[in-house]
Formats: sequence, structure tokens, C-alpha cells
Amino acid sequence: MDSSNASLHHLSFFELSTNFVSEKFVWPREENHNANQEDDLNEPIVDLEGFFNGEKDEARQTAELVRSACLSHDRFCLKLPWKETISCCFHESGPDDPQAAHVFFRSAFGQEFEHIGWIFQEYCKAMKRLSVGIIEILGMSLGVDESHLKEYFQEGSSIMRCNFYPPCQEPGLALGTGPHCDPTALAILHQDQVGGLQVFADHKWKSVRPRHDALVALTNGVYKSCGHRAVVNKWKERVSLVYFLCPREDKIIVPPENLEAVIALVRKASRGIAEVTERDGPDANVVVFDNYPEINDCPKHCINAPSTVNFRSKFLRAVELLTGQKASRFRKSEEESSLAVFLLNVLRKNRLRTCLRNVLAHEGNPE
Ligand SMILES: O=C(O)CCC(=O)C(=O)O
Ligand SMILES: [Fe+2]
Repeated sequence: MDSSNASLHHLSFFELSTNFVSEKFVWPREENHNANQEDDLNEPIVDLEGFFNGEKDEARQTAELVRSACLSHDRFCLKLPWKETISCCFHESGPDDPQAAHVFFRSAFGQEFEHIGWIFQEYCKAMKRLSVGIIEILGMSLGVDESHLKEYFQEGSSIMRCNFYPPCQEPGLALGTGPHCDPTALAILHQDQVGGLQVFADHKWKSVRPRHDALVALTNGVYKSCGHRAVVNKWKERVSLVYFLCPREDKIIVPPENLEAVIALVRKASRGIAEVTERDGPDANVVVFDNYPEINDCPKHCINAPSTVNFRSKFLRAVELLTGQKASRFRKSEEESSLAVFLLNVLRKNRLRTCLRNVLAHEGNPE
């Protein structure tokens, strides 16, 4: 670093060299955190090798693992972050493209940084391949057409961010990156060995310990967007690189058709279930869904009636997607031929109710 850069650096973190952290960086007490006393996340490690080698069974198992990991997160506010950041757009471009990274690095930072732009471009190309692969697995895990999401993101223009976190004398007062959910489809994060990334899971901040052989993928969408933050370290500087996968700027964002239909049905059914159990108690076995025409359209709630087959198969799929359990486990016998009984039995498994609540909360106003 030359002397002009060094003085700039000292200027931006002037407060650092004093014995206190400037008020601008002090995070509200209610969001207080003690960076070193958090639990570890114990996130599942998803090995993508089989998927990238084209092994179908391994890809399916990977999608299962991804689904259960993505269905278990919550969300969440800003003071000044204790960090410096550079974010650049990444376009898959030819060497003469004015938007190519090396052109940007040369014009923004000077000739001597052009080669960093070339490295940046190569890194982003690799991240693009990886992220589109992960998106494909996410698509599989959601039960939507496998190629849908892959094609959707194929031409995207993504963002690459480098975060630099200087040491902070009072790491319990400041945050490197405040709590947030990334607004992009997928973020792939490469953190160095200092550690600092935390994810909000099970109502607590949990540390994602650095692994030299793994990157961290954070998702958004039907799977709840994953709240996360980065804490700072008293002694060491930390660097993270984040690749954000985004669709092309003019793409219209809509859920895949079959997924939308399933979610709409689940919303309706879940309101029905909630009302039903309040009114009739958990042992009720005859139920009328007054306000839910899709369900009442079924003659005598018989799930084998032709008009209900479509609904039933969609609902079973939704149950599978949302609970991670095979829907056939709920189809115990012919006696359970009433849709209402079926729904109540599902509800008794309890997990579905929580999952449905999550879907409703995630989608905003359930009314
Ligand atoms: O540095 C980190 O670990 C997190 C950074 C982050 O969440 C972001 O840049 O969006
Ligand atoms: Fe983030």
C-alpha cells in the first residue's frame, strides 16, 4: 500500500486508534452482542462434488439436505458498520467490453490494479458456475422444474463485494456488518480464517466457523431469507468476499407457476386448519371449511373424488415440501378417506402448523 492509501485508511478508521469506539459505530444496546459467546451454527456441510459430476442420486440427496437447511431461519435493523467495502458488478463480457472488470479496475484505481480486475473476472466466472449449480439444486429441492431457475439466472448481472474489517478495540460495541438479509437471490461468501460471520437461527446468533475447504451459501425466497451479520475482532483484520447472484436487471420476478399454486393452496388450507382446530378441538373428525371453496368443492370431502385429485396431489406435495416428510406417511389407511380427517391428522403432527405459519409470516399479511 503506498503512503497516500495508507493515510486514507487511517483517516476512515481514525477512531480506531483512540481508546474508545466513536458513537457512530456503537450499536444499540438491545442488539447487543458478545461476539465470542455465541453458539456455533453447526450448519450442514453440503458436498457439491457429486452434483457437479452429474451424479443424479447424489444431486437428489444434496437437494434434500439443502431443503432442510433452508427451511430453518428467521429475519430481522443500522449504525455505521466497522468496515470498508468495494462492490463491483460482474457481467460475463469479452476482453474489450467497457464493462469488463479489468477496465473498471484500471479506470477506478489506476493501471497497477488492472491485473486485479482480471483475477476478479476469473473468480466471478467460477462463482457464477457454482451459484447457478446451487440454484439448480435449490430448484430441485423446491420441486420446481429443474431447468427453470438455472435458465432464469443464466444471463444475470451479479455483484462481487470485498469487505475489509479492521481490528476493533471494543468488538462488543461495534458490528462489522449489521443484521440484514441479502436482497439478492443467493450470496456465496468466502470468509478468511479469522471468523466473524453469524447467522440468526433458533432465536440466537450463531457463528459460522470458517472452514478452509467450504464457502457459505445464503439464500432468499420461499426459503426464508437468512438473517446474518459480521462481528469484528479485537486483534485481527478480517476479509470476506461475497458473490451475489442476481437476475438480469429487466427480468420480472415471479415464483415458478407450480410453486405459486402450491403456496396459494397451502395458505388457504392453513387458515382453514387454524379455524377448524380452534372451533372443534384437536379430536374433531368432521370439519366444514366454510370459506375455502377449493376444499368445499370436494363432495363430502372425499379425497378420492376426481375433482379433488388435483388439489390432493398439490397439497400432498406442499406437505412434503414444507415438512420434509414423505406425504405417504400421512395416508395411513382407506378409512382416512376424508380430506378433513387427512388435514387434521397432518396437523396433529404439529410440524406442519409451524411450517405453515412460517410460510404465512414470510409472505407478509396472511389476510
Ligand atoms: O463479511 C461477512 O461475513 C458478511 C458480509 C455480508 O453479509 C455482506 O456483505 O452482505
Ligand atoms: Fe450479507
